[in-house]
Amino acid sequence: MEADEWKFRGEGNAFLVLTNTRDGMVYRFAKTKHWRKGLLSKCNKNEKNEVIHEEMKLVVDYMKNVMRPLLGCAFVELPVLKDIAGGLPFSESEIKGFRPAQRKGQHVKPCTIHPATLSALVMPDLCFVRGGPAFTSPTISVEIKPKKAFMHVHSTDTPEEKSLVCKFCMHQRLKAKTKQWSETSKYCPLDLFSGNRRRMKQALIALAHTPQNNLRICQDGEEVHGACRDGFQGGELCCVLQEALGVTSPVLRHNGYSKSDMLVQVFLDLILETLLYVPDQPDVTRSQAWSPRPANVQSCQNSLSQSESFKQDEVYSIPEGCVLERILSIQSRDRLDIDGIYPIYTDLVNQFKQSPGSSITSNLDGPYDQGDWLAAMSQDGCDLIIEQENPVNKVKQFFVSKTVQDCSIMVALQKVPASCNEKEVGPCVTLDGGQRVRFSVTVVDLDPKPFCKIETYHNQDEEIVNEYRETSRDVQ
Ligand SMILES: O=P(O)(O)O[C@@H]1[C@@H](OP(=O)(O)O)[C@H](OP(=O)(O)O)[C@H](O)[C@H](OP(=O)(O)O)[C@H]1OP(=O)(O)O
Ligand SMILES: Nc1ncnc2c1ncn2[C@@H]1O[C@H](COP(=O)(O)OP(=O)(O)OP(=O)(O)O)[C@@H](O)[C@H]1O
Repeated sequence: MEADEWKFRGEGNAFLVLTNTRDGMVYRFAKTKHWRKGLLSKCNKNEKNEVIHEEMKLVVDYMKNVMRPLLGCAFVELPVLKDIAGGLPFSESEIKGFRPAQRKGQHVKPCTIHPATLSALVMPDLCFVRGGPAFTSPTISVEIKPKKAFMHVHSTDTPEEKSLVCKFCMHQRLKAKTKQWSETSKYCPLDLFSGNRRRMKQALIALAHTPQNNLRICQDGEEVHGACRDGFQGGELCCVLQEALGVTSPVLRHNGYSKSDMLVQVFLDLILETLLYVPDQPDVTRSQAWSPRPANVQSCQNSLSQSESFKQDEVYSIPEGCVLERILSIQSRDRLDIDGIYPIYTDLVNQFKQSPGSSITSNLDGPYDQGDWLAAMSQDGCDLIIEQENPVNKVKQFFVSKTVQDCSIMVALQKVPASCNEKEVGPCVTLDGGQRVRFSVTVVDLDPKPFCKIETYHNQDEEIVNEYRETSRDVQ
């Protein structure tokens, strides 16, 4: 493959993502220092490529055998593991200008990507609508990293604050202290998952105002709003939206609102429709496993929606089968939180020390193709059974939940020519002026988490709660 065929698409903590303009596919390359909790930086040069290949195989297996059955095949694109011959087609200095600002501050060695990193997870470029015919009009993509969308019920083992303020909002205080972001997020995940359209819209507006790494909007794959760009109401984004959505002026002249305000409203409603969309194709792989969701719609004390006149006792729910409902019900499979999981983890570590064979048979770091991970998810959720359940299964439920607490939703939107036949284009939303917009919704970043990370979670949780308490004391 030629160097000029590659474009920077994105970067996370563990992966650098490039798109290949020739095959239209996206390639996820592991960042040697950050993937799998530094495991790769511990192996020697010769081993590294082999280890990356084996670890990527595990990611594919986990997505195929655990994540896709749980989330449903309509929302999951399986990657293909490929080896790229001839090494990487770029140097770190060539991509420097594209890297997100928050990553540039990370101390990465000059060789973020080791030259021997030839394996890549290859999947369609989800900044574009999946499937269907190709159209020439621009595509807008919206990437949302929704984070943990529920609070655990208070128990004697957990700090009380954790049942009043959600993890994301609490974590903001620690992020402010460590100067991770210049501005505190106004977003609260519990609003986005509330099922109340007004709260959901408020969550989207909050994301738009303080996107951090939770919102990224691109036009044809180029970022137009996100951590690196400002100005949600600004001219640039409005021009992009108007062109991409083909919204006509009459639709935008309502109730004295400005054109750009109306355009933003149309856009937010459109995103909501896609997040609430329930695929009608029969979902053959979706697990019939136990699928709990918090019984009541929860609110976080920190959310802006607390100051609004929402009726707290009103019950809203997100439609069963939409992407938000799938994510929330899988996240809710962890009933114990890190407070309940940590003692189980330390017991298991001791047990594994005494009998190393049991560590291997537990499959906690894979393999993921034996059916045991999915079986662990189908345990009944009642408290008595949770008590009696096998500790390894409890940890598996915790990890599955953790993966989905860290995933992102990629929505791609593209207007459809009037002449186009409905069946051909796939899911569509029709705007007030009659313009049809087709879309696809996909969940990405569904990687397994390593067993040893429980130690990090435990320490991080303590830090989050301590910082929250300290800053709350300052306010009183
Ligand atoms: O622990 P959290 O909630 O801060 O989540 C981490 C993310 O932080 P953020 O979303 O910014 O708060 C973090 O994202 P950033 O690097 O901050 O963009 C990673 O996604 C990390 O996962 P991994 O170590 O790459 O597997 C995430 O770690 P996991 O907790 O998902 O293992
Ligand atoms: N299939 C895809 N199509 C388009 N863009 C993608 C795709 N996969 C990833 N990206 C982009 O690349 C970015 C980084 O990818 P990814 O989430 O895989 O990295 P990561 O290191 O796992 O992230 P994290 O820090 O959240 O763990 C994403 O935020 C997204 O913008």
